[in-house]
Amino acid sequence: MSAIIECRNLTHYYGRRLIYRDLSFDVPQGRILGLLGKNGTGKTTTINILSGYLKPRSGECRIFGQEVQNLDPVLRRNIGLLIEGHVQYQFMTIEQIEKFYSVFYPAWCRDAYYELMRKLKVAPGQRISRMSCGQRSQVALGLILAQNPELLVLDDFSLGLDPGYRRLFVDYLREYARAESKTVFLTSHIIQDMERLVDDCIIMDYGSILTQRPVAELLAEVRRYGFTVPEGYEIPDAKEFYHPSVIRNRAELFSFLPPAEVERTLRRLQVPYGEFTSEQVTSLEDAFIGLTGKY
Ligand SMILES: Nc1ncnc2c1ncn2[C@@H]1O[C@H](COP(=O)(O)OP(=O)(O)OP(=O)(O)O)[C@@H](O)[C@H]1O
Repeated sequence: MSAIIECRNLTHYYGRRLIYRDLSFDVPQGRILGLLGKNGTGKTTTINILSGYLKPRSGECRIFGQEVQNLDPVLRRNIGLLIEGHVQYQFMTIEQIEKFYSVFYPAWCRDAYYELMRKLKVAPGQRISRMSCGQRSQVALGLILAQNPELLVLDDFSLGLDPGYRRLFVDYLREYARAESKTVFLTSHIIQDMERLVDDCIIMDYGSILTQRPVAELLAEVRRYGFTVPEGYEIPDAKEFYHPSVIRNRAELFSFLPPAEVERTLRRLQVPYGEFTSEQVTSLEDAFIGLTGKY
């Protein structure tokens, strides 16, 4: 599988503030990859680097095999980019904006746009400036689908959409991307949408990538462990344990290690534990919160 996006050792600072160091990842052709991370971990920064709007302090980002800062305009046209639900030219109507955009894209597919607009139940003569925030997001998404690009980069695509439209768009995008073998790189804070949509995920922590793997593999490997400890006991740090917490005498932590190895580590750390339980994590949201913490 060839990689459509290749990022190597991206390091970025705003002024003196380090956002992350040595971020490396690939997005293979035909896969849907979701970038997850808490507020301020650098997801939009990464999208801006991928879009060529922001030059990282160091490292390299290639799309379709070319350095993004010098991407050939013909290749750039093959990227559908949504930056936080933004639609320009809000004075236009639904119909006018479709005509306007169509001139720039040789593979323009107006049916894809109008199919989504029909589902949105808005009249073709409606001005974008008079639409709600969620409706504007749908117009922006419709314009991107009509571009028919090889690669879709969507930052916070669910911004302002109600649960029904989110579901509609997620299902539509998933079918479209699979049928047409599109590559998608996206972010969203709505993890249920991500779980329904993405094949692979990158979970970012402050400063680096915590894990990158297929969602199915992540769910099969992250486990939630529980055990009792004496009240007031603090679990010592171990790199294999994610976010241990103790409420009264009940401890909880998450780990990629299997149960026997977690117990071995607890013994090595001389944790006075009892009533050990282990369970598989069943949702991407639980895995995400388990690995990144609740606050
Ligand atoms: N232009 C900028 N100048 C200075 N600092 C910035 C700038 N843009 C973002 N930051 C800071 O960089 C960090 C990462 O921001 P970024 O927008 O990439 O995060 P994010 O993961 O997309 O967050 P969110 O989930 O809240 O959208 C934040 O702490 C933010 O305050």
